[in-house]
Amino acid sequence: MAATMSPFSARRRILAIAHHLRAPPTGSSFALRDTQHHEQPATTSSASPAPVRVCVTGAAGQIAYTLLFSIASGHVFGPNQPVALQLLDIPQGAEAMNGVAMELQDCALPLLAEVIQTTNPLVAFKDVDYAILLGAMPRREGMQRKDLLRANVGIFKEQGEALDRVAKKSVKVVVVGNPANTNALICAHYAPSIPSRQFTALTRLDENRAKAQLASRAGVAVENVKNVCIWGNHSNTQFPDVAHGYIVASDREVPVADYVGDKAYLEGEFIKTVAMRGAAIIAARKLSSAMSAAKAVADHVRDWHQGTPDGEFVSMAVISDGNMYGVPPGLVYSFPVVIDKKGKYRIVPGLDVSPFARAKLDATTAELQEEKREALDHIAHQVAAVPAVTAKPATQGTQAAAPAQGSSVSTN
Ligand SMILES: NC(=O)C1=CN([C@@H]2O[C@H](COP(=O)(O)OP(=O)(O)OC[C@H]3O[C@@H](n4cnc5c(N)ncnc54)[C@H](O)[C@@H]3O)[C@@H](O)[C@H]2O)C=CC1
Ligand SMILES: O=C([O-])CC(=O)C(=O)O
Repeated sequence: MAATMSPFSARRRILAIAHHLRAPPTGSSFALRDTQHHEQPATTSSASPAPVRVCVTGAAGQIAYTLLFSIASGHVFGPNQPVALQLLDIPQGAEAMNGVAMELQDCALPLLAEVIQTTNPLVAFKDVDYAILLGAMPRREGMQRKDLLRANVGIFKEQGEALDRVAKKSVKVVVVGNPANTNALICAHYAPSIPSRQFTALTRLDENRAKAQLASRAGVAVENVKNVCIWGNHSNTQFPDVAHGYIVASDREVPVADYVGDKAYLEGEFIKTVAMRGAAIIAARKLSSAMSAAKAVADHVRDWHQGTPDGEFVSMAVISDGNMYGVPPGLVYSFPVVIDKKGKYRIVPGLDVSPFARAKLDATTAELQEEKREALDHIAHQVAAVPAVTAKPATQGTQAAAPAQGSSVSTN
């Protein structure tokens, strides 16, 4: 497909080629900072680490619009870590994606080393350290997230296959496109050479919503609400759990239940409000949540990269294999996790599960098992209809042909 380059990006490309920079064989790219070349810009210290390579799919969409700035400005990987962004969208989104890339360039962010934009997953996922999979159809008013399964699951099969072929084997994957847990499971299934524990789904937005509701109810700052977690599916059956949570007040840690002092609220309205918040946003905005979703993705990836604060846990949907909470293996299920400074997570062990919590954990398990069955069944019946990944993987060191200035370039 053809993407029009702006005169500015065309000029950058020509400069890049003049400096013998490596360019991807397909896709449009510009180097904002010459990370491949010996000369360093005046603002760069020679001790600067290599850029972390981050693919964001659905790059022309609403979540990406906020998220990309957050990543490129250092909020996720830290103030000294350069970032190379590899943007993917479908051909219909290519022009808008180009506009987003132009805006990223115009932000003049010192940590943004390079931006590649492409409609080919094999280019987008090449050598990435992180893959943030936003690209999917969002739900509209009146839909459940699982209503998107048939529309979206093929995307995650295709992208799992592409990740398997070209991403680093250490890649960390975050699936956001709904139904996120089951899409992450399918993605992992089709990427057998990458450990399944490296595939996660986003439930941090639900955790952030839960903490914000409690902070508002208790009249405290949101950062003083700790260790509230989400179990299970990113859906109405999720279980926002306060049993292990506490509120920091006057240097004391008070259990959430004691501080709030309203069991009926915590077991009723609170859970319902958090679980239904996505639908409430859609009803009000006529679009699904985007700013808060982007913030949650940034929180998820930051903690996975940099570790969780001592004594605190966060919610991540991860492969359930080997968990100690009676959740069957083979699901992507949200658990409380702690993450060390090297980015290794583990499910928090030894938390009490009350009979009330047990029923909630089991209900959300049943829904995930049903989604898994439906997804695999759908793929089995639709294999012929799902576009296969056929292009050859990008080869390092291959140079793109120099486009004529101001002309169109074939991206793939
Ligand atoms: N897990 C969570 O907490 C949340 C999940 N979501 C989900 O995130 C997804 C994205 O949401 P938005 O950015 O608001 O949607 P959007 O519709 O604004 O953007 C989606 C983008 O993905 C692109 N796209 C579609 N198929 C693609 C493919 N195969 N490869 C690459 N790109 C593709 C579209 O062209 C579009 O640019 C939706 O599925 C939504 O339901 C949204 C909020 C929270
Ligand atoms: O509700 C939706 O469809 C988008 C989403 O996942 C959320 O806001 O939690």
